[in-house]
Amino acid sequence: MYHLLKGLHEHLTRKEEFSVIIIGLDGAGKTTLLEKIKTLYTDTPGLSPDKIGPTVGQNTGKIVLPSTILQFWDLGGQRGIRNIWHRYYDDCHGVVYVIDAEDRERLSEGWEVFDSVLSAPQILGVPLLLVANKQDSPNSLSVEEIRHDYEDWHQRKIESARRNVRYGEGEDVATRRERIASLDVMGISAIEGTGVRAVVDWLFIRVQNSRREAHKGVGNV
Ligand SMILES: Nc1nc2c(ncn2[C@@H]2O[C@H](COP(=O)(O)OP(=O)(O)OP(=O)(O)O)[C@@H](O)[C@H]2O)c(=O)[nH]1
Ligand SMILES: [Mg+2]
Repeated sequence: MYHLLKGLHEHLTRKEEFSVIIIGLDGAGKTTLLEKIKTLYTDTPGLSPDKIGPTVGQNTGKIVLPSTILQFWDLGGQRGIRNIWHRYYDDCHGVVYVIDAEDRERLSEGWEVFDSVLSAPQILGVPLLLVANKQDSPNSLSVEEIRHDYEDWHQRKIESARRNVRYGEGEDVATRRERIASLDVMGISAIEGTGVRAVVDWLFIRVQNSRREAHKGVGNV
């Protein structure tokens, strides 16, 4: 009887675990975001910004929410490290792409990399959030400006591809447009913590919904 009740209790209190990767260019603020999430959601405060250096490899963090555990993987964004990102794609349930909204000079590099992330087949159906970081800075682009900047960049890319080499070969450009139109963008300040809870709430809801969709899909086969 004890074992039966114990098993029932374990079943009822079991928490499902989801993996979320945090990617983006070096210096975008990914580790600062992860450490802020740790501070807000765990008993052990994350590192303060002055203790954070460039990430060579990965940092991890786990937070426990009602019925759910989110396991974060913060991956280094330097050019030479970006080619390991794809190894995490197969097993992730959510993607946070961080853009430095203050660094206008690197926006197109950020979009170039973002575009290659969007075209990775392994994460096509995975919830993906674009985060415009450093909103505390007066020079930062707003969420709307960031969205427009990406749309403009994408439009220019399509046009120049039409003139030169083919772009999106084998891929439906309309599908990509749709994905961009429905893209969620949130503004945060990883340093100050503004908007960080909204990001975690978004992930909490979206990873669970997407798991349900996947189950539905299996049932329909
Ligand atoms: N003003 C401001 N600066 C920030 C914010 N978030 C991060 N930074 C600064 O941006 C710089 C880079 O932050 P990191 O968190 O190390 O960036 P990263 O994306 O992890 O970089 P890599 O590990 O090299 O990929 C640091 O100087 C941070 O203090 C923010 O919200 N506002
Ligand atoms: Mg880092």
